[in-house]
Amino acid sequence: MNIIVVKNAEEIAKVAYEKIVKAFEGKQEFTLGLATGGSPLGIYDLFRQHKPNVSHVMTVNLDEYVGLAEDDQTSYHTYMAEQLFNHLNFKENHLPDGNAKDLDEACKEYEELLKKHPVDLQLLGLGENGHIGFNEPGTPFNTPTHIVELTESTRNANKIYFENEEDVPTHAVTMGIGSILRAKEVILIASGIKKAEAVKEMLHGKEDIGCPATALQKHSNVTIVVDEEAYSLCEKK
Ligand SMILES: N[C@@H]1[C@@H](O)[C@H](O)[C@@H](COP(=O)(O)O)O[C@@H]1O
Repeated sequence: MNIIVVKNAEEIAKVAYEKIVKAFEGKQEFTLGLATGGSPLGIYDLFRQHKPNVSHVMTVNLDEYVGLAEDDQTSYHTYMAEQLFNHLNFKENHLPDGNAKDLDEACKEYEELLKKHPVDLQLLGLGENGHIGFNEPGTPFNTPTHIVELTESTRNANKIYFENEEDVPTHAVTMGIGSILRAKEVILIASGIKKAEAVKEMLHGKEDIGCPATALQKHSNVTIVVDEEAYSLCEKK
């Protein structure tokens, strides 16, 4: 794994943004895997500022909550529209359908889409418990897109985005770890002391389903961009 340690979240965004744009610039077509949460906000801000040409770029998002209407203020559909899709002319934008009548069928369809359009570069955040997408600890590394029950830790970390704690959905649809590992290139970003344990485990822990991010250890093209706080437990390894 290629590890880049920078000063703070702003620097992470700059480094990651430049790597992403460089990857799709000049290509005929490109499939870009996107993430939500707090971590990518700086990257999406740079997209809005610089407005790179993305007319050949199709995007696929990692995950979506189950049971929220697409236009719900707290859905990832709304997050992505507000942060990115309303501001740039991508070729196509796709997110998992967390509101489908038949969720299993929707997962299968999303996995088919990913197979038809292999992800060239996947952007990932990192959960405090080491989750990637919404793949919680214990998820086998070969899983396709599937429905997950969110852990207390994840619901707790995400409650800041909801008015009431009870409003945080209990389930989500997520690309599986197997889906994520098929991406040709992965960039994972993590900032702040809250991520330090997970970063240490991801980089130095044994490859184990107890920490989903350790699945990345066997991927051949991964760049981890972290700030000093998130990396702080690694130096004392
Ligand atoms: N489902 C999302 C992930 O896609 C995200 O990468 C991660 C980290 O979130 P944040 O960047 O807000 O710390 O947890 C959330 O639960």
